[in-house]
Amino acid sequence: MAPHAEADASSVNGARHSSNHRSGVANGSAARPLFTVDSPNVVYSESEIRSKFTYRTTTVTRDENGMYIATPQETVYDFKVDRRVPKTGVMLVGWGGNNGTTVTAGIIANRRGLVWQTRNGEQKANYYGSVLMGSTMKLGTDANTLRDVNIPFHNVLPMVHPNDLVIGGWDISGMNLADAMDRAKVLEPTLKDLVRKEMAGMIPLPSIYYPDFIAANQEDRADNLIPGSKACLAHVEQIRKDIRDFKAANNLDKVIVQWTANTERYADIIPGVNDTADNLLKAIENGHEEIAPSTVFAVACILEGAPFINGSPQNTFVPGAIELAEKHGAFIGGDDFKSGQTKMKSALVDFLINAGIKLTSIASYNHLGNNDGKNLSSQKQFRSKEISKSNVVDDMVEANTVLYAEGEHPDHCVVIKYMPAVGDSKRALDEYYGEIFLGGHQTITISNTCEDSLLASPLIIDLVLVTEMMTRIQWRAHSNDGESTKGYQSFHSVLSILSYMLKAPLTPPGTPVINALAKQRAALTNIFRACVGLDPESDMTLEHKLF
Ligand SMILES: NC(=O)c1ccc[n+]([C@@H]2O[C@H](COP(=O)([O-])OP(=O)(O)OC[C@H]3O[C@@H](n4cnc5c(N)ncnc54)[C@H](O)[C@@H]3O)[C@@H](O)[C@H]2O)c1
Ligand SMILES: O=P([O-])([O-])O[C@@H]1[C@@H](O)[C@H](O)[C@@H](O)[C@H](O)[C@@H]1O
Repeated sequence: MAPHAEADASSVNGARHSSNHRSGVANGSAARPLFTVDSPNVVYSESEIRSKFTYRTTTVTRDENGMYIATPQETVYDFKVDRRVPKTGVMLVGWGGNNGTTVTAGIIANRRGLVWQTRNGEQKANYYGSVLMGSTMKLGTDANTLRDVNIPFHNVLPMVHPNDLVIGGWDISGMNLADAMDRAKVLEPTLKDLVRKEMAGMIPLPSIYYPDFIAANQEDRADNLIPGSKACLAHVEQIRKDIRDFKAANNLDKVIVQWTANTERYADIIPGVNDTADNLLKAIENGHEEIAPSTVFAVACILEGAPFINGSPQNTFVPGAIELAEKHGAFIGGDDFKSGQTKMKSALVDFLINAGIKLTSIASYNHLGNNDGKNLSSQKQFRSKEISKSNVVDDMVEANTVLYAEGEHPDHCVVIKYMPAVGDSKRALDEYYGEIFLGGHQTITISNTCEDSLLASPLIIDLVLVTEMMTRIQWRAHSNDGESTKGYQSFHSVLSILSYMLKAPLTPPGTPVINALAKQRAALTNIFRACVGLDPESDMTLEHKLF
């Protein structure tokens, strides 16, 4: 048996951690950077990185003959990044679920550098599937060899290390995390045995439960409840208190909250109830039955100043919630982790359509046997998921007016079936059918099988790390005379930068939704590059073409 580090942690609701594999940069210190930018536009201090970045775009107008006029534009921004990495906690709503237990076990395993036996031999803990911890970005070109120099994505800015995250949360099921991990049936027994002791001490906080919003088949789990079966201010205040208590008990600088609880049915948008911030708060005070638990959590987090991310497909962020977040300058993001079938779709459809192939039919079928699948076997909850899984191709289709007339789009169906026998090992079967040259057709069939929770857990980590990083980035614009227009401010409350990890990206009101996976990754990459004064990665590689 390979040696493994014994946990020296004492477990509380949000475990304190052993130091074996912590990055050692939490508690406000700055990590020793992997690189520095040598530029007059970038200034480093002990606590900040300040950069001046010229943002170049092209505005388009049409002349009297209908011809496009393309005019290059330049806007100069100042970015300010706080280099001090805070001690950060993450509170998961639905902590006792498949995703919650899996991501918790995964962080413990990485922090302690665990190695366990599988039928294929030794397995070491890793963060595969995380774009921040498992992928790289091009920093630049080697001055001598002209070859790409790539760095771990996580190193582009002083981010929190997932090993340092303190984890807690709520669940309507009171099962401790070790037993809930067994219930989830995701992880190898040898790994579970190594983390069992630490997870057995983790007990989800009681949560709010409004039966009408999730499938009736979830009722047998609901034994860990805050009293009350519809929205009320007491629920908001209890959740706010829970966040404050968790932060104080673990001596945290910051808490990020994520919804990884069951998919809820859509809430009706009702004028006078949830259409404005004031109406939403009044509706909660009046106990309106159309206010979902996830919206109550969102409101509590906004009022408490804790960023809130929705990993499920329901319309948590009703217009009143978005307005409330904007009023309070609070960060929100969502919706619905983009883990497998849809992630593949947002890359493949982008590739096919941009290759000039006219997709005419996309059939997406999947079945799974975990509790998520059980909840989605109820029509109203499935409808929430069907919406988030169906809209992912819209922007790519609309962008190609050569292949598609206005309003024309491929046939697209989404089917999800609950098959208990397969558990968390989701089966996704897709058929992409399209027209090619001279009336030909192409049929692409994909079979994709994997543990759903092992795909979603790294996304939960990426969402926490990017969201936390965004709380330490501020910007201001320069006017044409070069003077800064006003003081530094944060990005818009709706964090559309998170879209790479999400099926139905929430964007600031009135702004377009980008689903193409490559564009989403480029946005994340290039915004972070701009924060250290580096231009967007263009892949032009003129240095390899002009000589
Ligand atoms: N690959 C993936 O696993 C994936 C991908 C995209 C989206 N999602 C979404 O993530 C969510 C979680 O997925 P999962 O597989 O962990 O599901 P799960 O059913 O195993 O876990 C959900 C947990 O939420 C709890 N819960 C339900 N209502 C609650 C409430 N009001 N407050 C607190 N806890 C509550 C349940 O008791 C359960 O423990 C689902 O909505 C799912 O659709 C999952
Ligand atoms: O992200 P993705 O693989 O396209 O979508 C998945 C669905 O296929 C699955 O049925 C559902 O249970 C998961 O929550 C997830 O949403």
